Amino acid sequence: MSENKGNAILLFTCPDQNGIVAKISQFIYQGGGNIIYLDEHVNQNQQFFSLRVVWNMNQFNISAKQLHQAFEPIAKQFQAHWRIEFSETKLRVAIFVSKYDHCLQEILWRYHMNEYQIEIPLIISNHPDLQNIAEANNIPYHVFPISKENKAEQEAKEIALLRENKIDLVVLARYMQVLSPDFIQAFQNKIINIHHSFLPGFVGGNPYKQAYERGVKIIGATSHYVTEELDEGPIIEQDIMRITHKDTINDLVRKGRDLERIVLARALRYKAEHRIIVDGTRTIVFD
Ligand SMILES: Nc1nc2c(c(=O)[nH]1)N[C@@H](CN(C=O)c1ccc(C(=O)N[C@@H](CCC(=O)O)C(=O)O)cc1)CN2
Repeated sequence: MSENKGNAILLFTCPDQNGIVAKISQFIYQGGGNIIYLDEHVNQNQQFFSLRVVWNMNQFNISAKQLHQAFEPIAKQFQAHWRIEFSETKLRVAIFVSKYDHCLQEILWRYHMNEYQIEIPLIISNHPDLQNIAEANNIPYHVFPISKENKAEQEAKEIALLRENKIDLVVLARYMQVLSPDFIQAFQNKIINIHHSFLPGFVGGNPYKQAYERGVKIIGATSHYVTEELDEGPIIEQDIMRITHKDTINDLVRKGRDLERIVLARALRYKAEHRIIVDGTRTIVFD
């Protein structure tokens, strides 16, 4: 009996055709696996099929190490893009912050509540302000002040530190610096951000002032993958709340904090549970 424990999660995309689910289910069934979750989506425009299937590995007769090789022929048959993750493997997450602590505190609280199958080896910031929170949570805190003159040099040090710590995911928890293309390329689809507006409205560093001056009646928050284009990455999660003419900018900032915390917390859960497929400029979130 193999040492397999926990679940395997397959994320699979390919040109749509008959027999995909049957073939994959047969592979899992013949391996002795018990499917506990399966969801699929067909992108009607591009005729692209996407699938998330989860099966329990306890009785599965192919080891985690051999699984990729064993599944490869099926993936090749369907010209698929795919990856297999394991629920027992914790996602290694680095949190980037500036001076606002609300999103950081939310993640740390849920982390200590074991809401996520993650590890947080380090926190990185461009300011020393939140060092006390990191120390209170026994997490190393690294400060890299950023200016136009030193951004490339500082980011190179940050990338080296992230690689040294085998980081799988970078979470920008109100990190108020624009990351360079080199940084984005070093962590393709491995950086998520919380933007404090209902995108595509009010991109940039000061959306609440923009929202107030525009006189909107609804504000929101958006978590998205980070791309070179500011606030343009594929959206993972959004939420909104109604406001009125009585709300000052400070009221919008206060009310918006709650939205930012909950939206980023949900997006991180979707990442940690391997529920997201990036489909061009969009995402498929299997919830
Ligand atoms: N390459 C990207 N980097 C970042 C993104 C992104 O989408 N792509 N999102 C931001 C977060 N953010 C909005 O959500 C944001 C942060 C900062 C700014 C900004 O204009 N910053 C100024 C400096 C401000 C300061 O020093 O306080 C700047 O970088 O020149 C806009 C949007 C995180 N990074």
